[in-house]
Amino acid sequence: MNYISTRGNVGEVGFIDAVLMGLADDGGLLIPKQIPRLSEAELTSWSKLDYKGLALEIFSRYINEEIPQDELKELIEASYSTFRDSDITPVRKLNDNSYVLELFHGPTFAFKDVALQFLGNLYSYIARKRNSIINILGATSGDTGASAIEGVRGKEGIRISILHPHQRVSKVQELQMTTVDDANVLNLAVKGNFDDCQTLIKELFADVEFKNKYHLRAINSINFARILAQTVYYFFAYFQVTADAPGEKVNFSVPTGNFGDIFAGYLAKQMGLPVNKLILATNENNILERFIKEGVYQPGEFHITHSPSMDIQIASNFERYLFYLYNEDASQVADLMRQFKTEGKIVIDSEKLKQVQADFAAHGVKNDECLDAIRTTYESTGYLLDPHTACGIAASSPYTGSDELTVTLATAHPAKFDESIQLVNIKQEFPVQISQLFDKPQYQTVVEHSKADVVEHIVKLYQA
Ligand SMILES: Cc1ncc(COP(=O)(O)O)c(C=O)c1O
Ligand SMILES: N[C@@H](CCOP(=O)(O)O)C(=O)O
Repeated sequence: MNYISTRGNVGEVGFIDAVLMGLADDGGLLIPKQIPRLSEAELTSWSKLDYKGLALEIFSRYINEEIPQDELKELIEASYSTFRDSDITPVRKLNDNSYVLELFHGPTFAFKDVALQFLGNLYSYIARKRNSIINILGATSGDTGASAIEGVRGKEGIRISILHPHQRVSKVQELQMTTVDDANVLNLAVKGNFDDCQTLIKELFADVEFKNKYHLRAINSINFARILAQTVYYFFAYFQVTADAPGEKVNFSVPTGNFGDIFAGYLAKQMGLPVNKLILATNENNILERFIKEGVYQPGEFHITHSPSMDIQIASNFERYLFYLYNEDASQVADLMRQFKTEGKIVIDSEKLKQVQADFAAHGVKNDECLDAIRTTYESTGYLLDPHTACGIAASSPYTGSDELTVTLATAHPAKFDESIQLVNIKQEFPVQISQLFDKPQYQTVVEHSKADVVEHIVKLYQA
């Protein structure tokens, strides 16, 4: 499988080069040249596989012989042996036709571990096989950073700098990142919000000379390997909930910020998984909801919400979806992205809007509605939702009364967001891996929202 850019100005590259390139060199995003399509017979045979077996089948379709099958199997084995649940991403029935897909059984209690345990091992593999230098640069609203650090810590030849918005991540997220004192880990707390952090790193990745000079590697979902690893759990969940009704269509409600997780669901659907609606659940930062309902993609006012990891305006992976919406026409995507840069918005016509609405439903969940979903779900089922999953549950509610099957992605463990849980007066017990973080010293450097300051710090790390 080769990879191309959504903007069409990068030659085809293989899987490993696509992983190393991260952001495409023309500023676009890398995507597979052709999405592999599954036959019904393949889908039926996959339904009997366990999580690792499914991951092997799916990854093989995108990696081909670049990583020999036995080595890929070892990578998968190593990546998912760190999960606390033997199903890796178990599905729980909430009530009637409503399920949650628990994605938080990895080391940092968030869905990011599913892809970043794999990507950490993959970078280590590439460093060994290709002798490549791996200097990771990432931006986080809290979960990606913690998970990426955990995915690479202790791995030889890898250095990692993570930018997070100063004092705008939850206490547990901050502790998970900043209590790591390994010499190859740098935490920069940027005075700004997540979009500021993401814009800064995207600028550095887009400067191809700088990127190549310092061997910058991406762990954010601009890296296609992230998306690939996240498609697996859509298949896994689908097979679990349709065990008695094979072939039935399933809705997925996906808490969304950067459009990465939901794009993985879109990809699974394009591969042939019988997905009905992809329900985009967001918070008061509702640019994506407005796009799906009105066809206008334009940042609005920034809000601090009870689901801080989704306090995002500019959704990185949106460009990947635009590519398919515009029938894989890279020059149209490049024009639209230019227009977004100069005019600050993208407007699609009514035909395209119809297509968007056939793929997605959307709901921007207000703060009170989010807390309400946590409270009422807890009262009626005893199940404690984290605030991001609560947005997913709130957005799924128009569907769960029907006889359609609906799966909400549970993207984090509630212990990561106790600030929000306390607002509904629920007392939770922390897993020991989280409670022990509170006794540890923290290591982070607070910096202004300034490219020069960030560059100074990361270059020091990468040259060490
Ligand atoms: C807990 C949690 N849920 C949902 C999301 C949204 O995922 P995505 O950015 O892939 O849309 C994030 C991060 O963005 C997150 O950390
Ligand atoms: N919510 C994310 C934001 C970054 O998203 P990513 O999909 O690009 O990694 C986080 O937790 O950092």
